Amino acid sequence: MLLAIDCGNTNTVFSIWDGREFLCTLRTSTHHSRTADAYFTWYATLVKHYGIEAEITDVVISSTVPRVVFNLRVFADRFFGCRPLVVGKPDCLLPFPPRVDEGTQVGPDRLVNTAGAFDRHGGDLIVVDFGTATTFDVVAHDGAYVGGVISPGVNLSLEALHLAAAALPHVDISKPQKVIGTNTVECIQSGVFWGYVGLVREVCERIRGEYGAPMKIVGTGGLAPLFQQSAQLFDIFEDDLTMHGLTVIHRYNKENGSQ
Ligand SMILES: Nc1ncnc2c1ncn2[C@@H]1O[C@H](COP(=O)(O)OP(=O)(O)OP(=O)(O)O)[C@@H](O)[C@H]1O
Ligand SMILES: CC(C)(CO)[C@@H](O)C(=O)NCCC(=O)O
Ligand SMILES: [K+]
Repeated sequence: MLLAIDCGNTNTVFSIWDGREFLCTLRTSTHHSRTADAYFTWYATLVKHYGIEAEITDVVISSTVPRVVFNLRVFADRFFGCRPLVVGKPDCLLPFPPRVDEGTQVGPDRLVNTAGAFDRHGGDLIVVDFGTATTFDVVAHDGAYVGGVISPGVNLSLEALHLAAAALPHVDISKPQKVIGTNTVECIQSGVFWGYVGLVREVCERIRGEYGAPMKIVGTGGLAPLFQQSAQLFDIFEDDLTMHGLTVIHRYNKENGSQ
């Protein structure tokens, strides 16, 4: 079985793929100081709790934080006796290499989202991922990542207001009932919620204009449902796009000889 690991700047997610479905999804915060033994203690406890019997034979990793990869490699080697496939490393083949400026390192999560979205929906897509950053990935007709947009994430914007302005509290995102807030919390929620609705609409409209062919918008990430239920920003919503993309890239490498 395959253990797929998606390491973002905020959270790290492990999912076990049995070839047909994900058996479980485990989430922890991302810390480069977490050791291989600490990962295993956490992982083994949860797998036991859910009653899952999984013989892990393969590990695939996407990490936007380079420093955590070392301990995850040790984890894979020590506990599953395998050498993980790490997206973005030269020995990890991609179904469609990105077409970007020379020397540009595309975030592995964006390459993985591209592969997952193309596998499910074909090309000519905008993938919007609401993570630490809100990213827009343009997936060309042939499935290649050909560029995109990076904006500060929703929670990052809320946190930035709190950190920079003495009188502004930390606020959790939610859909405000109205636009004109009558207290500080409502004012912040309105600014960030409706601001992001506008940001996503404007960016997608401009990408479509520049791209010059019809495109579908795929939304993913923890906050995508909140925006989708109240603003219909996407044509398609996917709750496991990054995990699916990891299985696609893993399968591609198995079939094409790198693993
Ligand atoms: N209604 C909500 N309000 C606040 N946070 C939410 C809500 N729904 C989901 N979340 C948060 O979304 C996060 C999951 O998002 P996701 O995994 O896409 O990105 P992330 O983990 O924040 O970022 P990254 O992948 O860059 O580390 C979780 O931390 C979860 O707490
Ligand atoms: C933009 C983030 C932080 C989103 O997770 C990640 O994809 C990343 O670190 N990217 C590197 C730069 C790029 O993708 O162009
Ligand atoms: K993510």
